[in-house]
Amino acid sequence: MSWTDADRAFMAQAIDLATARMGETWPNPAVGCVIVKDGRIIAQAATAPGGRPHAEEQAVPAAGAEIEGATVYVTLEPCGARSSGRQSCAHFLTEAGVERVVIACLDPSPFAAGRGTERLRAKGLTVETGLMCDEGATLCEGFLHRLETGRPMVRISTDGVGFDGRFVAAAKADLVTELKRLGEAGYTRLWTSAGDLADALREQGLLTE
Ligand SMILES: Nc1c(N[C@@H]2O[C@H](COP(=O)(O)O)[C@@H](O)[C@H]2O)[nH]c(=O)[nH]c1=O
Repeated sequence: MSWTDADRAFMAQAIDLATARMGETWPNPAVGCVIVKDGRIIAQAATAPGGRPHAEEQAVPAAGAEIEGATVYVTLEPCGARSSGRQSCAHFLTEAGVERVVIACLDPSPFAAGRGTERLRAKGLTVETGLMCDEGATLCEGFLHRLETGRPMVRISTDGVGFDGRFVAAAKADLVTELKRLGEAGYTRLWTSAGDLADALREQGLLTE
């Protein structure tokens, strides 16, 4: 797939929108959506705090009638079904008359996992996947880790940018219990500085490197 600098800039904007929502959207991943018509952004949104409404669910109505024939940049595959009984994001995009959807990475959740892209293609939309895939995957890796383990992911960072928050714990704390507590509070991706705490996490297999 050959993407233009403009494609990259619009996807970078979608990634920035989602990054700003990190830590606020459990039980859903933070997703960014930018809608472009004739080279201009006509609407944009990120997953709402608490995980709903989804990014596309907000951006599509905000774009209004201008959305006909537009290109949508989204950091995660639009959902093809909902756990909540609402309409899927793939439905909103096809109903609105969107022409092209550019996706950073696919969503392995049972509500998407190819169902989102299939629904879009079945209605004749052009679907392109993989633009800024690494950045898109970083946005949802903590969400997937939390689903699999019940605990937030912890990585070493120097500045904490793009993380839900900083992991701090007393020297004698039970780290698994602390992480489970933070997972229940909705955290998915935490950072810690290199040092004693990071070493203790690593020894217990709780640090992702
Ligand atoms: N947050 C988010 C998505 N999140 C995905 O949608 C799935 C179903 O969501 P729900 O019915 O709300 O539980 C959920 O499992 C998650 O993988 N999808 C999107 O198209 N856009 C969004 O902004």
